Amino acid sequence: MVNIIITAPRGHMDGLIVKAACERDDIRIAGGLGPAGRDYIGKDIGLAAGLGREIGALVYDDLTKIIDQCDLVVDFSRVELSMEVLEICKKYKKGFLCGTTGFTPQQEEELLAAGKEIPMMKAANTSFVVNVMRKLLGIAANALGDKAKIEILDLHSQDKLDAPSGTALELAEEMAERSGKPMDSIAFHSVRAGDTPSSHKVFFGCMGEMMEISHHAYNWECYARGACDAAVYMAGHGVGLYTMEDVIGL
Ligand SMILES: NC(=O)C1=CN([C@@H]2O[C@H](COP(=O)(O)OP(=O)(O)OC[C@H]3O[C@@H](n4cnc5c(N)ncnc54)[C@H](OP(=O)(O)O)[C@@H]3O)[C@@H](O)[C@H]2O)C=CC1
Ligand SMILES: O=C(O)C1=N[C@H](C(=O)O)C[C@H](O)C1
Repeated sequence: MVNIIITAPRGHMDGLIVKAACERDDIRIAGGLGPAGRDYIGKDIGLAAGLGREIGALVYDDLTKIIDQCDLVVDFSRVELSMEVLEICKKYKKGFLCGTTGFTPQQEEELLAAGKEIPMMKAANTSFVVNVMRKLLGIAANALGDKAKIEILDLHSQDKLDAPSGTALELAEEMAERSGKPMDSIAFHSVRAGDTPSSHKVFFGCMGEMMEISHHAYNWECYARGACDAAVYMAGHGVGLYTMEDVIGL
């Protein structure tokens, strides 16, 4: 049994992670963390997450009050909160699964470096299918090399704070690495409109032909399922930096 704390349970993602975790028998939610002042602090996390029932775990505004009760913290929230959670996880030697996006390069480095101290995963996309797509893109970029100009289009809801998406950046990193071309050879385009859950389209523009590889999420449940799989995987491993590829076994 893996004991987790989930941050920001009122958010889209963490609310779904609460729901997905409750449907499994290998995860126990020890509690939640929310920003100070919210009306759901001190309430049951099932109610805060919109489950419509209590699950016997409360939401706190101070992670240090409950961190001892967990194996790891699952956080899909905001950059500011994620960086605070990182410090507490390092101090208390607890695992940290961070799905938040929009970090600066320096914050990214700090998150990845934590893998030397705690079980750590920073994954911009926890969907199984997107991680298969990433693998396919690496193969395509490696094979096409200089023959293709690569451009990425990401479409998200108008509420999304960051652009390009964290996923677009991770897909580009994989393709740059596998093709040997620099990151800045890849162009990014972002649309933020309506309530579209998330789409990523990667174009390989060649002379006289074009290849396109796309993923569309129709809701956010694919990310929540992947986050639960990742939490269980991490709890079974020690200090280290893990990726969704490790979880999926690609
Ligand atoms: N890795 C992955 O697979 C995925 C990652 N994401 C990423 O997860 C993150 C969250 O996305 P999503 O759930 O849609 O976002 P939401 O806006 O729905 O939720 C964000 C939550 O963060 C809380 N929060 C914590 N700290 C702060 C703060 N300092 N200021 C404001 N709000 C704060 C909010 O609390 P309150 O409700 O009380 O205001 C809110 O519940 C994003 O970075 C997104 O890109 C999203 C989908 C998949
Ligand atoms: O809806 C979002 O916000 C999402 N954020 C992640 C990202 O930035 O890539 C993952 C997915 O695209 C959904």
